[in-house]
Amino acid sequence: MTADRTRATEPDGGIGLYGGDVSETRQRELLTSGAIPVAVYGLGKMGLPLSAVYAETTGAVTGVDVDPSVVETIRRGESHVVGEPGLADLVADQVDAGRLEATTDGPAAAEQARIHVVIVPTLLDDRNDPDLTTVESVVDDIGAGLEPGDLVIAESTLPPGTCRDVLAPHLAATSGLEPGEFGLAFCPERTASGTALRDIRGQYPKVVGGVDDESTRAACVVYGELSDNDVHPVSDATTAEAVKVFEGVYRDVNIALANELGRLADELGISAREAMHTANELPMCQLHDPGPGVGGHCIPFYPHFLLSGADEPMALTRTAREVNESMPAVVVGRLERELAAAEVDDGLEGVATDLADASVVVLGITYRPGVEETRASPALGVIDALTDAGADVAGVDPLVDPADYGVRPVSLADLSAESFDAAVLVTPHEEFRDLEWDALEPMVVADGRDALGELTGWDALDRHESRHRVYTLGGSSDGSPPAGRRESRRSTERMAGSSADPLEPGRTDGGDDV
Ligand SMILES: NC(=O)C1=CN([C@@H]2O[C@H](COP(=O)(O)OP(=O)(O)OC[C@H]3O[C@@H](n4cnc5c(N)ncnc54)[C@H](O)[C@@H]3O)[C@@H](O)[C@H]2O)C=CC1
Ligand SMILES: CC(=O)N[C@@H]1[C@@H](OP(=O)(O)OP(=O)(O)OC[C@H]2O[C@@H](n3ccc(=O)[nH]c3=O)[C@H](O)[C@@H]2O)O[C@H](C(=O)O)[C@@H](O)[C@@H]1O
Repeated sequence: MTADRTRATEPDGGIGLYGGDVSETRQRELLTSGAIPVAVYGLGKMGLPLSAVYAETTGAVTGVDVDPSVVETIRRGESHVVGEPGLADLVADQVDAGRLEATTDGPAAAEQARIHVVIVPTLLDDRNDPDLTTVESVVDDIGAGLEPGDLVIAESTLPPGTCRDVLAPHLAATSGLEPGEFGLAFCPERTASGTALRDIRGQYPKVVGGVDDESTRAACVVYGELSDNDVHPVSDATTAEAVKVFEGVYRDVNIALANELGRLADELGISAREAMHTANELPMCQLHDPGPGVGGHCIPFYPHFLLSGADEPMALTRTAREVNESMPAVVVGRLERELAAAEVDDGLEGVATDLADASVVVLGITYRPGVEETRASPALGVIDALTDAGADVAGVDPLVDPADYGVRPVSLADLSAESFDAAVLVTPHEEFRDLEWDALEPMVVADGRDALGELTGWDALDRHESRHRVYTLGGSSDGSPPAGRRESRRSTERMAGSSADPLEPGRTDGGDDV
């Protein structure tokens, strides 16, 4: 870190942190006293919490969003982001105190600000190449208002090399400034929906990487005030961009490994989840959780930030993507097999034996419980596979309207009024705890997340003795293999009249799978 460099004067109209001749100590004082206006571009699930913490720290934040309804909501001191503890109150306080305001006018905000923070979506185009048009449009707005000494901070996840090769030239071209007159750093969002304020305030070290050393230093000043955790400067912006993308690729590859091992549960007749959780007792083993797929616009997208441009072969990363993208169809394939077996094995009379004749309800459309985001949600793949198989598909989700995703919406309350042949539990929203499973007509339940036990309080025996035929992808963490109903040890012992202890969680009853 550069030692305190004595800087004699403070230019009028607020200072820029980049370069100049104000001491770092004084820069911190000015930053936290509202003397350095900040603009945050993108007020979504990440941008709104981020702008609120910036406001809490600096007292002078203008949030920019292209969605007028988002801006109007924030101007009222309200939050449009659900499921973020503390966010609604923080937004209300900061807006009420005049420390946070919102606008749709990006160029005007850029004129005023001396720190510009970019947190708009970085998506993929239809060829799975990174789509940076949104980021570039914001950077052009910023460039038009950029002044010498300004600092631009990119928090949107970017393909490595983007700050150096795309954003810096854009900023120079639109501002007329030379490199070295303004700062640009990549400071990735290590933030997950549901814990955004905690994460932004310092759950993890904050990575900072500038296009030059002065950019890195200036960004360290900012995050030294914003975060309670360490600030970790890395060699340059490209290294920081790679840190973020590597984190995401690590997750995607490891989720794919968990899915591949989870699929073995059926033929091995075990709970692969139990085996993986047990393997994770070793510190060097961190197997993830199998599931019906990988959603959100982060983990499924980030591998493509490398795959689309790397000259090096990246077979493992590519294959992992293919494994995860195959999971919705795997779940539907397992459901098809369970339907065929339901009547013979479990006497579930009246249940369709073929998907083409089945009515199926998809539980959970968003990609994660409590998060209003459906991009790349596994539920979309499940819906497609069910529809392609000819099933009549309904959907339940407390945060989004299933009709927007091509399925008939059903409310939780109305579920028991219908008779479904099957249910696929994709995303276990908290609201599903209220689901009265015993009030539903007997059906096949495909539990993609091993969530039924948590949602219902059922143990392995309750689940296997329920009126439904339950299939748990990858088996259950309580040790039950994936499929069907088995003679439970407890019921066998009941018949034998013994009073042996009920099956301890996590141990199988050794019964024969059907
Ligand atoms: N969602 C997550 O868990 C995380 C996301 N990120 C990064 O943050 C980015 C944003 O994520 P979210 O906040 O979840 O996205 P989001 O979709 O919830 O919000 C994006 C916001 O940006 C606004 N927007 C779009 N174009 C704009 C423009 N030209 N100018 C100003 N605002 C514009 C949209 O109206 C929307 O309100 C992601 O693409 C990713 O790169 C990083 C860490 C976590
Ligand atoms: C490295 C990492 O875990 N990054 C986090 C991640 O948040 P995000 O909610 O997008 O991802 P997630 O919670 O891992 O879930 C992604 C998807 O993967 C699924 N999933 C997740 C973990 C697992 O073991 N098995 C599995 O199937 C989830 O159900 C979900 O559909 O991506 C965020 C991001 O980078 O945008 C990041 O800030 C978060 O800290």
